[in-house]
Amino acid sequence: MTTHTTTKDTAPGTPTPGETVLDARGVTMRFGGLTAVRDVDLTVNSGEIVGLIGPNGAGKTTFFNCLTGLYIPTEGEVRYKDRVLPPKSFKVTAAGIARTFQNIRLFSNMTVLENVLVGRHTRTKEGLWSALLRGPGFHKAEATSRKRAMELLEFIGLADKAEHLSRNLPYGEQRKLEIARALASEPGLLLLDEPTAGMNPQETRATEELIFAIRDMGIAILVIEHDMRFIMNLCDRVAVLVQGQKLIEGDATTVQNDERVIAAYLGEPLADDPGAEEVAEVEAAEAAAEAAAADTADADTTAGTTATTGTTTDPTPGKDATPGKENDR
Ligand SMILES: Nc1ncnc2c1ncn2[C@@H]1O[C@H](COP(=O)(O)OP(=O)(O)OP(=O)(O)O)[C@@H](O)[C@H]1O
Repeated sequence: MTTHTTTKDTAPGTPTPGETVLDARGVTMRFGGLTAVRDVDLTVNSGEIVGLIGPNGAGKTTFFNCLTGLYIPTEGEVRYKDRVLPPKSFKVTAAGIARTFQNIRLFSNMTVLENVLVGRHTRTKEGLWSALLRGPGFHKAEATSRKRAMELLEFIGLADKAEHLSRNLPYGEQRKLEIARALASEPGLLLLDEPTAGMNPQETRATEELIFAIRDMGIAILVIEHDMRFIMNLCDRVAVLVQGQKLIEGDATTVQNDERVIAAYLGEPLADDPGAEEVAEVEAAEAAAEAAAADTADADTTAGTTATTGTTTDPTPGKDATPGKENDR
């Protein structure tokens, strides 16, 4: 594999970060009564790797689907390099956005090379008649496509398996092949939906290197991932979705230290969550009840102890008496 870059620093020759490649504004997606994505703004600039994280069901994949034309957002606008994207996935791919999916979607009975060639169809100008008649134009285009596809397989380290059926590849290599197929459409922006799902640590590390190398080719990247270590090491910027809304966006340190993000991952309600007031009331009532019970217990203990008070042990077997220990997670 020709992927040597392992840092966040951009390689020489990479476009200067700054040019906005993706500009999503006010994207909202409703499914009947459920608002899966609510008024989300997000930009990705050239030379950047941006992460999109959030708990299960936060709306990450739905947002991706809005960016790639699989869903037509209920509200909002998505621009790629200043052009409003048409709401059709093949047109979005032709415009310059490629993606991979959470679940592998390869053509399992096709070879590795054929899978990459499928990804090139948006870049070949040869039409149906040319393909059927197999004229000189077709042969030339086919040769160019095969050459490019082999270069991509070389890049991801699968050139020696070009003629293997894709279903016979190990899981980690199938994921790489998906990325090669996405790259075959020559995108300016690559969207990766959980690229390391199900991978072992070595495969995850190799994927990290591969993504840095893709960034160094001049392709901006937006990546969804649950593996926090991977995402924090990889990304220049991270946006956090919670209940369909963007909670915060910033560099890895800012996001990791934000208490709202920690709370969201631990399943605690947001401050402006509609049910927050009710939950706060219940918690206050529980705390008051616990305090009252503790007072009663203290009174009982005081009544029943001698001059050695203060060394009494908790009568519950195995219970740790260290204050606050019970609430540690
Ligand atoms: N086509 C659909 N029709 C109805 N509801 C949907 C549809 N797609 C997604 N949803 C709902 O939208 C919400 C967001 O789902 P989504 O898959 O986007 O979340 P996610 O952040 O990608 O989750 P995960 O990390 O588990 O993949 C969920 O409540 C989901 O059930």
